[in-house]
Amino acid sequence: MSILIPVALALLFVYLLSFYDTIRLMRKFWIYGGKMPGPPAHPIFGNASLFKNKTTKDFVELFVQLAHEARSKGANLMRTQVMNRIYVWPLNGKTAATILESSTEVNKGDDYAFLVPWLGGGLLMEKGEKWKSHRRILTPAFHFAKLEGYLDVFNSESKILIDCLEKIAETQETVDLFPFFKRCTLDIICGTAMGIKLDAQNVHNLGYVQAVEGFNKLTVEYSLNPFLWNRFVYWALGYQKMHDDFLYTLKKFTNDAIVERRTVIASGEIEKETSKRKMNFLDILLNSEESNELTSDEIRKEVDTFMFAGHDTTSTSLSWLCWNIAHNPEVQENVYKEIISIFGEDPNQDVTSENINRLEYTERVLKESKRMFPPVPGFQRKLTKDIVIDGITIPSEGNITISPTVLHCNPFVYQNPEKFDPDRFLPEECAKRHSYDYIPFSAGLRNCIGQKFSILNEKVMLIHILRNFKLEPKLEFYETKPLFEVVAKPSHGIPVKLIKRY
Ligand code: HEM
Repeated sequence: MSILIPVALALLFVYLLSFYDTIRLMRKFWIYGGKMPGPPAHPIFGNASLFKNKTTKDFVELFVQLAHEARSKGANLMRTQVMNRIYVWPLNGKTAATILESSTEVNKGDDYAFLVPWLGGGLLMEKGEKWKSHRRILTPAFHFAKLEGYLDVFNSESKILIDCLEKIAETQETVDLFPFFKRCTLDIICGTAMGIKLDAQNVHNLGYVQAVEGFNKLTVEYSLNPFLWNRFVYWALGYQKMHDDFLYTLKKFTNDAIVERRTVIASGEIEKETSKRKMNFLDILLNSEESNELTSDEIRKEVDTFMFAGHDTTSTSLSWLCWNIAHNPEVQENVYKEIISIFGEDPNQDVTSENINRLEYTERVLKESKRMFPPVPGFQRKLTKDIVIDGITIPSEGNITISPTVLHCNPFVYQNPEKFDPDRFLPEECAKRHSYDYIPFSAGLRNCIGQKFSILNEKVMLIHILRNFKLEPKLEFYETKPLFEVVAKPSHGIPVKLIKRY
């Protein structure tokens, strides 16, 4: 009994000590935050009450409303606070550019900490000189000539998608396109990143797929629940165990793929092409390792980064695109006409890269869809030193939240921002805006390395879909909403009726 008291006191002391930094930052951000435009904050909980009884489904509306209020008072930025974190939101492209063009403020924000055990050391998370050198090594893997080598995978997986959708079209039932797109892009990223046939489109209960899904869910739960930010609480509630189990599955999958690929290469079965033209990312990276540029562990982290950054984003983008054109039948018909005028009507014909750039109207439709529903609704930088914008000091250790969702609905830039209008992307219209008023792929030094890959992937899937089906929406436009999570998935999916064209 007597030993229990000192042990309990020691545990209490360790627990209280774990809050020291929290209190220091709360104090600091309370002082700075009070001088910034933004909703009134509580000294301890900050703006936590704004989020009470809300889910990520309500956040887009909330942040857009807060931004409108701040802009109407002439502000170019606003702040929100929760406990020991402050988030400063640029409200227009010009203010966003001050951060995105900085060559020193390139560190990722607090909310990324959760991803460190999985992706830490990969391109998305890395900083400083190491990030620069990895970006240099990886950039060639995304050159347009290399992307052509991935078209085979884009086409073959899109055809599997069509087979899956056809079975449902025959029943005339409503189908939620989102999970179908998600499994297809997962198979595509596995094929192109690692040269592996995952086959998630046909086998739905794969351990790896469940771990990807489980880890993504944990990421969101963690960022929304400040109590979980305390490591002790996180462990005590059993989250750490789930976290570790998912991580084990994720890392093992990639490590096994690397070992397998090495064995195949060593056996000489795959001829090493010096041009690297038809290689997958992993082959390109293994090649770099030979020149001692990347270690095995670094390769694992980069491949995992592509897996994480590359599939949910593209499937979400395509989902919203289909939702937009399903609700705008005349746009859908124009896109279809442009597609068949360039690629022909045969639904079994592979898409080639030759004429893909001639899809001018479709290109504008893709852009407008990413304006209205940016697949990545927000991303962050954490400041290393104080910066001053518009005479307002934003303190070091604070987060800058750059939100395409908030920037893309700025009524001072886009008239009637809730209207779907592809002509906003006619060259003369684009010339009227600051280039950072439209940043679905971020901008500046740390922009998305995969954007050309993703756009090509999305176009190939769209061409296959529209050559086979007409899409008819089965919910009102605003009945499915973008979630303000890592990726802006649709709250109620993308329910449509597929009408076969043949
Ligand atoms: C519609 C699809 C996509 C969207 C909207 C998108 C958006 C973004 C955004 C906003 C960032 C900046 C994140 C930040 O600053 O924290 C980013 C970074 C990144 N993206 Fe994408 N992305 C897409 C597809 C892809 C694909 C297909 C890949 C890989 C195959 C990819 C790989 C990456 C990587 C590695 C980074 C980190 C780049 C760096 O920091 O140097 N993304 N993406």
